[in-house]
Amino acid sequence: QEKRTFDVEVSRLMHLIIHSLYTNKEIFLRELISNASDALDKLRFICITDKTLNIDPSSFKIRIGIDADKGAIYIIDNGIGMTKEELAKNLGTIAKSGTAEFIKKLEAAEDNKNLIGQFGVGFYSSFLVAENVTVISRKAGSEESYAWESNGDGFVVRELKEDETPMEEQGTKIILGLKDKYFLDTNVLKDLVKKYSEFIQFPIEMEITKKEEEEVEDTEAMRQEAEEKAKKRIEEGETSKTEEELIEEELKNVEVKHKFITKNITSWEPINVNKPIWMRSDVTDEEYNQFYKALTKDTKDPLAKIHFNTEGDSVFRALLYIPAEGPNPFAPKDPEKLKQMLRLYVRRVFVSGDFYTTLPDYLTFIRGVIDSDDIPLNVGRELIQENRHIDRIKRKVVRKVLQLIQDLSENNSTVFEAFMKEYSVQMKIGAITDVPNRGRIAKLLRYYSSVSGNETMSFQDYIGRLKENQTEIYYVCADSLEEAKNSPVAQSAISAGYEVIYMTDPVDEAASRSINTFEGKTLVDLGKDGFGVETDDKEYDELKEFIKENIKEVSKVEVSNKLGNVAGVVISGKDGLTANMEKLIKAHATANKKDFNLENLKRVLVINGEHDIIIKINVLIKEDKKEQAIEFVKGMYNTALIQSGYTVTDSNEYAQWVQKMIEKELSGIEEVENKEEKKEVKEENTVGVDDIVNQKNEL
Ligand SMILES: Nc1ncnc2c1ncn2[C@@H]1O[C@H](COP(=O)(O)OP(=O)(O)OP(=O)(O)O)[C@@H](O)[C@H]1O
Repeated sequence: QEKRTFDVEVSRLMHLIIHSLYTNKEIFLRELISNASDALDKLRFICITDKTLNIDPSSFKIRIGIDADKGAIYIIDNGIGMTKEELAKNLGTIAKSGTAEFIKKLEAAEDNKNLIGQFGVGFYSSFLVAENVTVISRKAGSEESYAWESNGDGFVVRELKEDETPMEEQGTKIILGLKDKYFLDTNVLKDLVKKYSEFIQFPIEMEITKKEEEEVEDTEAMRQEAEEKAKKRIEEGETSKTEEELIEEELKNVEVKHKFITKNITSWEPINVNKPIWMRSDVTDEEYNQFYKALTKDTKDPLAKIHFNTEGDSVFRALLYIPAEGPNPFAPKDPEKLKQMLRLYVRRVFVSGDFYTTLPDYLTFIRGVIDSDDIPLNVGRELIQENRHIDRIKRKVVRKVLQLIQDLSENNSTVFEAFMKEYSVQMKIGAITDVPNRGRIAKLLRYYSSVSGNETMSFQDYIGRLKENQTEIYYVCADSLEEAKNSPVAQSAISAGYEVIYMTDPVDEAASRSINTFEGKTLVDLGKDGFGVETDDKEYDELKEFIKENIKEVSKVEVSNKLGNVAGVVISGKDGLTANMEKLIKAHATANKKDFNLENLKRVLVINGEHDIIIKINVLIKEDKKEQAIEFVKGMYNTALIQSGYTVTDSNEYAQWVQKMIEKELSGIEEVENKEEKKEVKEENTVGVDDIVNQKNEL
């Protein structure tokens, strides 16, 4: 019975809970009911696989009661229960991943209100309202009940005290000695159950005490009358009998009297409708949203939902939701949370939270329930991955979700835009990884383009605007819209009258490359393949060779007449890295840079056959002024690199060269000070007209 200390994390959490200004204390009931429901789920599952237990799941329930005299409320379930060891382990430590970070966040937050509610501090939330908590539990299959007790500062696990009743059957009773008497009220508790736990699959019953009037014999009044009559007979001189004998005699003769008394009658009243919401067809929007919030602990309504049942080779029902907020890419994924929020049932029995592991990664934001009629009940974690029914369910679920998004794109642009804002990265990852659904996903993607203005557009919109005989879809990838718009390759395609899609998300390049064709049209990355037909002008053959010899990164030189006012652009060519990809790799600290062969880059330089710079460098080559030509070729190449979004390999050398050019340009201009001096000297030496006249006169 010695007092034990909580695990460090629990102590810190407990401190926060006890001292928290969290106003929404009522969530404790949601947490305790949800634990009770989990305990029932666990036992129901065991009952199916272990017949020796001999427990009838139809008796499963959760009961909530009030002990007004002790200022306590209690929650009882007849679920799996806990052994003595489990009481200490489960209610003294926190096994959940991410707890340490969460506690840190809570400690740092000035206002930890929302955080407590969102994370759901589980059992420990009891201490939001209770000053002491007693848990009495009996594990299924065992005869013993044990108690766990705490006032928030450490705990004991012990045998039951004399005034504590052992559990009649398996299960757990949580007794909360309240600090806040507000919750000692049946109506308050009832409302809370309705608010938070209406969708719990087990009956929740509330102890209701009613006062009833009952008519009973008024024995006191009858005795009093008999006594009075007996006294009278004694006074009148009757001495043969004792007073008690006289009273007994009179009692037989007095008229039967009645009185009314009030009796406390307690009964258990069901307070939830426990037909699962996904089995119903009359669900209101409000109920859908409440169920979502109960399932996910999200405070916002979901963005969209889909409720369907399937027939045929796989019979199941599903109610699925898309949360209003997309996953935070920096937050660690908590498998325990994912398990709670996408639940697999078999004929109404909760079997597993592992269904999410079968979904493609990009769709693990889906929340809800799936209830199958076909899966064997004893499906375990490993089987989930292999079971053919589950595989069918998974494929249908993915299709249905994509269909839902497609429908939104056609019928509800506001929700669709909100969806894309939160989930476009997921969809693009889907385009890369989900090969069978790639075509469907490609239809959902949205981008800005050279003609789309402030609105985004789809590949379908692009196809609808193709130029005559156009067989390709052009796009450029860049860091920002501005950079994409200004890219010379984009400019050259635009000035030739083509629409160019601007892709600015880091995953865009890989996604578009995976999509590759859309409705028969090839997607062309202008940064890779360039734009414009290579001319077969022989005029520049010597220059082309010269460039390749002198710039080792350039594996090919092409001549184009469609580059507008730039002398050259750099593209990646078939096997090289585009500017965007190169930047990403360089920025990605963990990428193994050697894999990408950054030392040995291959690039294609496209020179503008009609640009003055190229024409003049060509003259130098033809006149065999190669020393001079090298300098200009390098300068032109490095400028083209920058204009095409690459970084210059030897930026120092390039900067010096630019400086030299600037100096050369400026060399005709003299310093202001020098000019003044020179002017003065000049003035001294100038001979004026008057001087000449004077000189003449002198002569
Ligand atoms: N009514 C109960 N019956 C049986 N076991 C319980 C009961 N309540 C709690 N437990 C056990 O105690 C553990 C800790 O409970 P706690 O509420 O802190 O966390 P959780 O239920 O795992 O997560 P959360 O409630 O935050 O979703 C549970 O995992 C469970 O093993």
